[in-house]
Amino acid sequence: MMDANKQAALDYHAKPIPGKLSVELTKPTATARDLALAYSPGVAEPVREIAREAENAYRYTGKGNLVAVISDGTAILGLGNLGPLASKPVMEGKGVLFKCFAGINSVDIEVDAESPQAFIDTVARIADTWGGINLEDIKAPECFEIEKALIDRCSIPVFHDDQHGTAIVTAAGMLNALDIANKRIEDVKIVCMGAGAAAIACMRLLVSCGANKKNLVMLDRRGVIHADRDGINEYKAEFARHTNMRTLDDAIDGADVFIGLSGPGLLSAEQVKKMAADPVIFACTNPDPEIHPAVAREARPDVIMATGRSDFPNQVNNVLGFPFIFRGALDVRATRINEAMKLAAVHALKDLAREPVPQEVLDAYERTEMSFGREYIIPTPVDIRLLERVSSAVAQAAVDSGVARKPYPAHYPLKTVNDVYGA
Ligand SMILES: NC(=O)C1=CN([C@@H]2O[C@H](COP(=O)(O)OP(=O)(O)OC[C@H]3O[C@@H](n4cnc5c(N)ncnc54)[C@H](OP(=O)(O)O)[C@@H]3O)[C@@H](O)[C@H]2O)C=CC1
Ligand SMILES: CC(=O)C(=O)O
Ligand SMILES: [Mg+2]
Repeated sequence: MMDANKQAALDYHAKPIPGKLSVELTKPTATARDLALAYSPGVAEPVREIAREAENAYRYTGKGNLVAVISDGTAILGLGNLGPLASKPVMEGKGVLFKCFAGINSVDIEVDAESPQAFIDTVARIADTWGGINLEDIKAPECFEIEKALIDRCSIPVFHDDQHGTAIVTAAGMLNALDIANKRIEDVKIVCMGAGAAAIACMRLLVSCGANKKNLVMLDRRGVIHADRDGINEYKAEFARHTNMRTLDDAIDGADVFIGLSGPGLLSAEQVKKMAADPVIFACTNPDPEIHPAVAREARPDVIMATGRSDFPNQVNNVLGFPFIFRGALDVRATRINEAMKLAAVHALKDLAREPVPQEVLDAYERTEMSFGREYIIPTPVDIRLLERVSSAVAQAAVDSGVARKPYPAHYPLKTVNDVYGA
């Protein structure tokens, strides 16, 4: 980031008060009577009701619209393992996005855990009082064990955003990008740089959407993950190929698609030049992508390019997923976020990109024109229609797949975040 922008980012976080989130009151507190209702003696009544029947927590507390954003700080964006405290700005940031895009209250919790089991036990012990748990920036392979254990132990949705949020948005953007390139997902050669939380989940979902594993090459810090390599974990082994390719140079030759979920600056202009016609490059590492869009475009004017950032066209970022996926899941009181709900979100996102773009979005991006095509393969996060389309699709899929504990909401479709509590 340029120095002026660095300072602007620091000032944004520091001023006028530190941080990005605050707590608001939903009930009057001005009088002695208000306090007698809010606290002692009044608060004892909902306590008794919840002790009698746990479901009453949804009626008398904020549980039903409350998501915990929980991290151990082991994979903060693409910055690496910088610890729980340093992850706090990102976790507060996720809370901002939950609130402004989906009207969901969220609190960030950063856990200093000595082991995955300690993290699991900590989260499992607090899970019951939340509507859902969004796990964030936990590195692979530990994240897989952690998420699975917590899904098994918790009765509320537990969702590792870097895995599934990223995969959902990547799949939606990829289906559209390939359509524009006039290619079929079943046929394309895919190179995935990175073999961690986001990469493994993205490749799994692309395979569910039709990609052929035999056309897919995954790389980590040691190069291509191939069948003769020793010491690869079970998650990487899922994508090990029988191949002579060993490096990104080998793999990128003739590739249709590059997906970067790894580290900054790992893809060169020379490598982009070796890709097939109309190459699709999703350089999704944050904050600095695998290749700068201008460099990729100069190397290949026919590129369809996306990054994880807000300041370039085609932001392939889980912000397009997690707020609306949790909205839909919370509103039908889903016990989990299953594959049907994830696929419903993919298609809702993909389809919305093909509709005309509202004036508010053009204004927010200071553009006079945006329409489905190379520079617009996926909706932008400020598009209010995401709330309606993605949340509705997810809620419906939860009901249809039998994980909803409430019917499809009578107050859907949602038009604004002011509507989330219904009439
Ligand atoms: N745009 C978006 O919405 C999202 C983007 N991301 C980005 O994806 C990246 C990975 O995040 P996440 O999966 O959570 O992290 P993980 O720690 O789980 O995985 C990181 C992966 O990147 C690989 N990697 C790192 N540096 C290099 C390198 N120099 N060469 C090759 N491979 C490398 C690691 O290899 P190894 O296994 O050998 O250590 C590992 O497989 C981050 O940059 C993050 O910002 C993540 C989520 C969402
Ligand atoms: C966007 C995001 O979650 C990440 O880069 O980790
Ligand atoms: Mg993340």
